[in-house]
Amino acid sequence: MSYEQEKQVAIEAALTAAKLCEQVRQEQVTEAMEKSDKSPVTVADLGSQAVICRALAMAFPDDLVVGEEDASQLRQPEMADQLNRVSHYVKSVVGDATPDQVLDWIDRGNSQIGGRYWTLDPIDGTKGFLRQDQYAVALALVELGEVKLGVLVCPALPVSPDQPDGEKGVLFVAVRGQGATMVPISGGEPQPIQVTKADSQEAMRFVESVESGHGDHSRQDAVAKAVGITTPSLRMDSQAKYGAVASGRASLYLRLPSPKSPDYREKIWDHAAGTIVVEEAGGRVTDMYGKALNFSLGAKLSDNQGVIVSNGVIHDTVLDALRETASV
Ligand SMILES: Nc1ncnc2c1ncn2[C@@H]1O[C@H](COP(=O)(O)OS(=O)(=O)O)[C@@H](OP(=O)(O)O)[C@H]1O
Ligand SMILES: [Mg+2]
Ligand SMILES: [Mg+2]
Ligand SMILES: [Mg+2]
Repeated sequence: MSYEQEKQVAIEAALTAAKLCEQVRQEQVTEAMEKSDKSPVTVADLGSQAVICRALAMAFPDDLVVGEEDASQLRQPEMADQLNRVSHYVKSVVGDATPDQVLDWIDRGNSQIGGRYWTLDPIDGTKGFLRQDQYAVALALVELGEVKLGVLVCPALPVSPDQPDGEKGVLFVAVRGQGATMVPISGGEPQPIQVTKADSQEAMRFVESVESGHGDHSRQDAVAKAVGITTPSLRMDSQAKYGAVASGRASLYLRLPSPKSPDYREKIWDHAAGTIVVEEAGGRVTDMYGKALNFSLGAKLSDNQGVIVSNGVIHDTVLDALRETASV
């Protein structure tokens, strides 16, 4: 299957959602609500999920969508102001939309997984978004447990790694068997991307999360050293880290369970789109024990712990180092 229609719909929806996110960021950056797990959610997360679920519902009305957010908090009467704000931003990018429609679109993203399903992180890296740092809109299509299509919009990622203060905004797209591409959000011809070769300068760089609670930075440092990486890590929020490995800006992304939450299981929407972008760019993605990520069990990667993303060449060396590096 070529997935051409799925690809076009997903790209258009994710770019529209990213436009909404950037509008919110420019106008009211510090506003965040708290979810029941104490993590932040903003009107942009909710608006982005509404916009993407709306587009998927129009193009693929029977498809399941497993998204991060839900509208239960927003349905409370005391949240009317927030709902109006979300609706305002949704309207600004898709035209007419009532608050009730917005609520329903958001909740279209609350399916259970199935044989064919989409998984959506409307803003991956919400903390990064709030910090004016990296974030991504991440959308993937999964069939029979295999990720078939991934779209990652990274509005704050420099188009050229050599010009960190230059133009920002990169779109990564991958379709199974068709390779991965990158293009500036502003437009242009998508360019095929490839992971680094083992002997390049970038091969000596690794990426990891910003938040200390989302990884084990001291063990990650030790593993990186053990595989010969001496340069300090590049800390980056969101699945932009997958984009960095896929486009050769780094050769390794380490995400080991944080000592603060050793039993944490990763969510499918935090990894599906990034995984296919890296694999189609020639890289490899496994958990910390070398097992493939299993996207067929539910919203959580309940069979996996930690995530290791590499250019492929160094992957087995990293897994060996992990076996030999005790938690410190
Ligand atoms: N304990 C723990 N361990 C690992 N991961 C966790 C944990 N808690 C939360 N999350 C998820 O981390 C997502 C953001 O990850 P990042 O790598 O972007 O983190 S960071 O902001 O760079 O630190 C974040 O995604 P968003 O909520 O979409 O931002 C969470 O789903
Ligand atoms: Mg979140
Ligand atoms: Mg996320
Ligand atoms: Mg999110």
